[in-house]
Amino acid sequence: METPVIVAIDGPSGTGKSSTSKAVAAKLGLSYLDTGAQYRAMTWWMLSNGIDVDNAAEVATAADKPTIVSGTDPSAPTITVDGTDAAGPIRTQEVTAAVSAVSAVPEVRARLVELQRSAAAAAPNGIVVEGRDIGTTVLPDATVKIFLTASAQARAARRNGELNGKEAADLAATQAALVKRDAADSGRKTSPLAKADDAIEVDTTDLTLDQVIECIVTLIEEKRAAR
Ligand SMILES: Nc1ncnc2c1ncn2[C@@H]1O[C@H](COP(=O)(O)OP(=O)(O)O)[C@@H](O)[C@H]1O
Ligand SMILES: Nc1ccn([C@H]2C[C@H](O)[C@@H](COP(=O)(O)OP(=O)(O)O)O2)c(=O)n1
Repeated sequence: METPVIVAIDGPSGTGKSSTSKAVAAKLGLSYLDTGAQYRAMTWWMLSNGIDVDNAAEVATAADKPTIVSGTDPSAPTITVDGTDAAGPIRTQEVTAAVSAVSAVPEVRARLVELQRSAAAAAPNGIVVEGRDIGTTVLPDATVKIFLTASAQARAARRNGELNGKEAADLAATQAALVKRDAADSGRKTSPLAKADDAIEVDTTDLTLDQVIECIVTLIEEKRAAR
């Protein structure tokens, strides 16, 4: 049997990590894990249980309480917290605004990194794992490491495009919020958002989603053929 292929995809918000990772995993018959969804799930639990998310000691003490389970089928990824479907509630503005503070707490990261490594080890054919520190910390021996980038303008426009006119699309405000979260995620002490030395950087600003998918599939196939 072929050795499972482990693909690490990191990068800031709106660079296309989730859409690309899901499509690449589906094309190649691999599992898929959205680690950002796990940090969001932890944050949602903290907010729902009255934890002060700006109090790192309080967050650290609570970090082992919620049971977070991710389903890794790329065509239907799921996330539950204590058995409740959390896919909707983890995407609210409230969670987005609090997630960087919660994910900076080392006890939170230790707990979730353990879940992420178990998911990778359990994937029968291999897995695509997306996040901020997958290539640097979670899976440093990944077969292929990709670091996605895109201009702040392109990323903000993509995020506003998701709102379908439901909320007033203030591009400048969206961009400011993205840049602020990038700075928090890149500036924290414990495994910050960073490109691994051996990651391949792909700037998606002027590429379509299909072009990015094609590029990453080719990179994976080249690595597979070479080993
Ligand atoms: N190369 C691309 N060109 C245009 N839009 C894209 C591209 N990649 C992703 N998108 C869109 O941008 C939005 C954010 O993508 P997503 O995969 O959620 O990014 P991330 O996981 O990095 O935050 C989605 O609406 C997605 O469809
Ligand atoms: N491996 C990871 C993944 C996400 N995080 C944190 C930092 C991010 O701002 C949040 C949310 O991640 P998510 O990928 O859902 O964010 P976006 O889809 O880009 O909005 O989680 C992290 O610290 N480490």
